[in-house]
Amino acid sequence: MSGLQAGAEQRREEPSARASSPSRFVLGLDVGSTVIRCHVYDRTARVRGSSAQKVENVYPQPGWVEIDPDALWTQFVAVIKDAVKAAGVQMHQIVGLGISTQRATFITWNKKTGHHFHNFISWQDLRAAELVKSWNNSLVMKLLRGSCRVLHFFSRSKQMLTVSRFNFTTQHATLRLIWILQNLSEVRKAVEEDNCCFGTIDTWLLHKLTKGSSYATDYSNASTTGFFDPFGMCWSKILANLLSLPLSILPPVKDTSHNFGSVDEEIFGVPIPVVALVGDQQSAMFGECCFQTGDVKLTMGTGTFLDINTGNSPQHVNGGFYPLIGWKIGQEVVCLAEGNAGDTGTAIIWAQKLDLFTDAAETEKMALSLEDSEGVYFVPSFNGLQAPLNDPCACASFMGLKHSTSKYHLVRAILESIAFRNKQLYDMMQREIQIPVTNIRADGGVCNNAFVMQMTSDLINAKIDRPAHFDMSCLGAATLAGLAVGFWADKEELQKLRQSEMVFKPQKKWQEYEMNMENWVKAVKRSMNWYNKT
Ligand SMILES: Nc1ncnc2c1ncn2[C@@H]1O[C@H](COP(=O)(O)OP(=O)(O)O)[C@@H](O)[C@H]1O
Ligand SMILES: O=P(O)(O)OC[C@H](O)CO
Repeated sequence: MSGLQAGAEQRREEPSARASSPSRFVLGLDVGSTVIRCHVYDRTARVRGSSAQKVENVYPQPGWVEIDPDALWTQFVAVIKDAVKAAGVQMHQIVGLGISTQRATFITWNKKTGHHFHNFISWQDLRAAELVKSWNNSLVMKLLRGSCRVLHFFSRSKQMLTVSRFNFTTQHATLRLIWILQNLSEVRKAVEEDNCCFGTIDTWLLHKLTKGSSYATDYSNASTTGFFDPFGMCWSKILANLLSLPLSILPPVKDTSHNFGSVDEEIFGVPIPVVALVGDQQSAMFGECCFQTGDVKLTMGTGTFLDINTGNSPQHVNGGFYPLIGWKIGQEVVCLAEGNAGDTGTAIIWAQKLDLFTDAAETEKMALSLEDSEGVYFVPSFNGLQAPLNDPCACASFMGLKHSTSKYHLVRAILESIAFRNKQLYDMMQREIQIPVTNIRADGGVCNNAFVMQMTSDLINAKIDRPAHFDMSCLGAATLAGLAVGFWADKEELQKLRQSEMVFKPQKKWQEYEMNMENWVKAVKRSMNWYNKT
């Protein structure tokens, strides 16, 4: 979906493909940070019609990232109608809707009126950076960590070990919500009066789709908020007590593939069942058929997300990779460990806005037209640096600029930085998660870029499979929805439908990049702590 400029894009598949189609379809939605898209899938998991619109983030102050909920709702409804139209089918032929969403982006609304109190506060928003720092260094956190260390010593409980190493981040919804409570008296009052609903995008869309009759989230979304205890599979009482937040403002948590309620008939003319809510990374994992322990997926979209299937129990936190629920379907619970980098596509879009190129697809050729970046390094940190460095105060920067530096060097340095971050995350995963890696599958807009894919494969010295269809979050949501309504029988059937487009194999030894990577790490370190006020 690169180069999506204006409001919308619609795609229609070849008529020959439709001729033999069965007459029922499922919809897979992906509400990303950059793009909101909908695909109409048939029983062979082929896309019959699509629609996409660019998400307009709002930046009220440096470091703040919001989304206007009314604008998002209008776009959400529009992409569904446009995709169904593009597929040349009728709404009554849609048997289920699966919605994958960017995670930990939240909103609060008035329980009685349904009106929101503020815009969505994005997972990329840094307004809670100071709160994060002070909470992480607070005496109460030190005491909590210390007592859990002792409890872990005696009990060997993974949960205690995790709490003993717990740190807040700005990506968690927790301290961004505390910021809202400290700064918006209306929300504080509503919480006191038990009149406040908290919701991530999935919950709020469900609320809108069902005109307020359903209020829920799923395990995958809940586990990414920072409020959830993946060991107890419930909202964390420890955190609620610590932050003095009533658990009553959080929605009930349901299975990922499950009947969440039907869309109010007024919206699409028919009551389509909402049968999957899922976090976008977990959805991509499901769409990639990473069903086995050790399966890994690398999503390069707005940010980079590296996830490994850790089986049916959560991993304890080791500092970088955090435990998540992948999905819960009936008795089956699949857990993941995830590491991420906040700026991937954001760096591409920024460079595009500067007119370094007109279409993201050009960047691959630009990078390949040079031998190297001539000692120019880019630090992708518009939203701070995540693990292993964990510095919300780091700045984005170019280092090593020379008179001879051209826009080609800048673009190559940006792409190289994405591959270097992938290597950093992969190494951290191998250090922290003691599970042998089986398959590695890539997706997300930036995986269109063969330069980044090849360099990543070289750096991690492993094969990376790129699927024929990259919009894995949509596919995952659609297949989870399809399982709930019997459109597909089981995961074995889904595995047979998966199509690989290309496998990138290591072509160079990673040592050939060693010096460059060391210089890049040096540039990263020099960009750290830049915005520190103290
Ligand atoms: N060929 C390409 N090379 C580099 N980046 C690309 C390419 N094609 C798309 N992108 C980037 O992919 C990003 C969008 O990825 P996507 O997975 O759709 O995002 P999200 O799901 O986070 O909204 C955009 O930043 C876009 O510039
Ligand atoms: O918007 P994306 O697709 O990069 O995903 C964002 C993540 O879900 C944030 O946790």
